[in-house]
Amino acid sequence: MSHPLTGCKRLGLRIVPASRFVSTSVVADIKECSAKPYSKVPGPKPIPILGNTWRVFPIIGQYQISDVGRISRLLYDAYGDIVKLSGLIGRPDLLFVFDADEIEKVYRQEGDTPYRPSMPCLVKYKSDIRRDFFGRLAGVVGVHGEPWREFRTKVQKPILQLQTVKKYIEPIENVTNCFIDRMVDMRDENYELPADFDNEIHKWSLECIGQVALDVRLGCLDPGLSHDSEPQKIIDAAKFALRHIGTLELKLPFWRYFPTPLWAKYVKNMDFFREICMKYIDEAMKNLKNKDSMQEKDLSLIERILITEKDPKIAYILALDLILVGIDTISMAVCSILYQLATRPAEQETLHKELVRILPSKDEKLTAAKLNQMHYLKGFIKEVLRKYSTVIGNGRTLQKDMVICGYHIPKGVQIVFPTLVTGSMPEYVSEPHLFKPERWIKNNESNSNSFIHPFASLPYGHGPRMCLGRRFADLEMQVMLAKLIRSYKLEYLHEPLEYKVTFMYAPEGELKFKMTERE
Ligand code: HEM
Repeated sequence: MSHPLTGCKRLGLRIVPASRFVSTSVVADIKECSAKPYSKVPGPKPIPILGNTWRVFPIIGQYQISDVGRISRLLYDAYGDIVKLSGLIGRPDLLFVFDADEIEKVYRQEGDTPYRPSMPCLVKYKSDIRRDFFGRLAGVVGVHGEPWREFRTKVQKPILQLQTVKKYIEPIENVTNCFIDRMVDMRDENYELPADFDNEIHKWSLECIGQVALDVRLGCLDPGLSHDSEPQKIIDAAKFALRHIGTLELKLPFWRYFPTPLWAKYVKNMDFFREICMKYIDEAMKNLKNKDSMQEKDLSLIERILITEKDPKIAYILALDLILVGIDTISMAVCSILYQLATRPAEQETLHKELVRILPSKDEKLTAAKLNQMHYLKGFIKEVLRKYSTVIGNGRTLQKDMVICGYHIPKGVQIVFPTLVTGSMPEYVSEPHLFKPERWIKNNESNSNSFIHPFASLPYGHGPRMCLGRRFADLEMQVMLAKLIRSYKLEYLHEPLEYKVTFMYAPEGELKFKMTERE
């Protein structure tokens, strides 16, 4: 059948120009018809048998997994707004899109069940290896379609509700105060923090998530925690789960065909996680049964879920997902934010002044109203996430054919939104090379000519599948900065660190910050 107005070739007739009377669906059809074929999308050419996977192989390949951030920049410089990486072993093509308008278009057409193509190894673990445990409603991470929507609908309200999040200001402030006391004790004779300070930040973030996802204080901040203690094992397991994804998915994807030693370790690691979550959620259930008052406003996040969902499995699986993706993301974001603060004394002073104004005494307790006034602090966090995007990009698997950047892109292709690159493109962000927390502050006088495309820097993604932990992530980062910078000055007196991708994008090396008490 041909299209009656366009006469489009693909639909069977010759193409005629669109007029202003033509409906938008017809205009879309015309674009579709005049679109260039998928085969013409530019990109590095695959070679026979090894495709493009060889490019991330050791020695012969030109790219390191840790260089993924740099690779996306190189792809943009070499090929432009849209780049295809095809011929990857065991996975669909990757299509990098660097045009923020087109990114917006993809997000806006994603429908009710967006498909984020991350972590096929987790998909295999949940849907195949431990299918008996997970069943149909296997959580949100690595789950798609209706089962994802059903699970997300069950848990989304309590997690994103401001009222629930506000209840956690005090517990997270308490954890953070303990952590800052530990930082003071950890300093050496030069007032510097230890070389493995990033592991200490992981302990703080696990302690925070323990409060949110498991309803317990895990004891991660106890001094003298041994390497084989439960909290340290959880941290190691969380790092392992995320940091081997790049290798499992891009470099050594052979587990798809037979169980490799790395894959066996991955499964063991995930089993450990599951057991930990079940242990603590069972305890939370027992506590809930013993509670006299059941007023909704007094319930914790987990209690809210346990009360509405009689099956504790929903709570086990939610806790697993939150811990799995929540520990390393927030820890690496905090490492990056503290490094930026320590190396930007002028901005740190501005932040300190704001904090002194809002918290006149050092031990003043935080409240939602006080956090709301911390505009510079929030701008600083957003600016770090723009310029040094901790999660370097996001993605969607197309669920229907689309025209992107003038090319016809078939259903099933994996689109990559390289936030790390788009967040610093002069087309979308004014003076992108400058570090300006003020650019995020509404009505700030220095912003008169400033602009930022709303889809250029999206640290938490967008739409119905957006980060489920974002309100807690924001709260944890805000509390950490407010408490630390109100009372201490942070410096970094060593050679500058380079940013690398482990799974997150963060400064690599020893974070030996110098920490001195302020007057
Ligand atoms: C600065 C810290 C963080 C950043 C930058 C971040 C970023 C992201 C991004 C980009 C996504 C994908 C969203 C999309 O597809 O549109 C995501 C998903 C997710 N995040 Fe976060 N995240 C952070 C912290 C956290 C924390 C602390 C938690 C848990 C407490 C968490 C839980 C999740 C979950 C469960 C998903 C999957 C949502 C779904 O697929 O339905 N995140 N995050």
